[in-house]
Amino acid sequence: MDVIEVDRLHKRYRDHVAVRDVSFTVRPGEIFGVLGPNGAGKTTAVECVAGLRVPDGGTVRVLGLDPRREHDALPSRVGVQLQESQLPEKMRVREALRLYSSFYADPVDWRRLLDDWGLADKANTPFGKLSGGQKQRLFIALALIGNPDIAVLDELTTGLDPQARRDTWGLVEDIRARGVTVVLVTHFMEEAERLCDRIAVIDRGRVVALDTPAGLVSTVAAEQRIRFRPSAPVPDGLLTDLPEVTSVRRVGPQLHVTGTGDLLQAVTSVLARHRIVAAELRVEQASLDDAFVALTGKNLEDVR
Ligand SMILES: Nc1ncnc2c1ncn2[C@@H]1O[C@H](COP(=O)(O)OP(=O)(O)OP(=O)(O)O)[C@@H](O)[C@H]1O
Repeated sequence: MDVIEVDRLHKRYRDHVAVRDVSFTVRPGEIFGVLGPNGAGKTTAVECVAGLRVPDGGTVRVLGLDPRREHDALPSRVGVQLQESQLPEKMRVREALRLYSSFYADPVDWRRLLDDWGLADKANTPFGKLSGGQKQRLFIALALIGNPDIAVLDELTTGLDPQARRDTWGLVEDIRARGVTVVLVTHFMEEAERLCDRIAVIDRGRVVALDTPAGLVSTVAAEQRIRFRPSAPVPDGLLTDLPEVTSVRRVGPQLHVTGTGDLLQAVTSVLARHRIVAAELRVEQASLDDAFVALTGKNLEDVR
């Protein structure tokens, strides 16, 4: 059974439609990414899933429950780390964990969470004195304190330096390894590609694509590019006659060849038959960035 089922979700703020007809399902144990530009409606959609906002239309089921009608049953089963979470500056790490564990009937032992998330030596440190990465680890621990089946992590790594971001990726994998399904809202292409089993790309309130990272790349950009410097002149038609090749361009001493299928194999074997060596060979595969631009018309610079 899918753990989250969202069907034609609709949410407006006055006359602004933030989420329009969004549908997706999340499978048990997966890391499901929600990726999109600023203001696309990602947070609104996941807050409806977590029961923190009331949708104007459509249906949401989380672990078979309606987050609106069965609101009381959800918090212990869905742990949420909200975008830009905050705690009082002076609250110590152990106080925050103890306080949050008091909200749940059957919390996990918060002392264990301190160890698990590398915060044991920070137990007495006030929140305001933690580094960005330590704050994120604390918020993850707080999201997991009720022993949830699902963790919703919104913009987990925004504001972290690249090393802290990479460390946090390992933590997300650890959460999944404990059997918790993860819904990850992110701006970062590399993060989505690296962590997510499937990604919903949201743009202007709609799901414009939903697939694995590899599937997203292949559906929008099956084309590959090869660049090389031939060791001898390449006879006209030698490459363009190959069924895999769509275009050949001469750029200075280099040839730029685009095509589909097993392009590299086709080109290198025909060159070898003519005793031509492809020096400085570079193969460029389409990336998730390319897919994202094709789907949303926006490039990475716009979404950060
Ligand atoms: N409480 C609110 N009242 C009015 N408008 C809102 C409210 N919350 C969000 N919006 C608007 O709804 C749209 C979607 O916002 P949302 O925060 O869901 O997007 P997002 O994809 O999460 O963006 P970001 O990544 O920038 O947080 C935006 O245009 C935003 O300005």
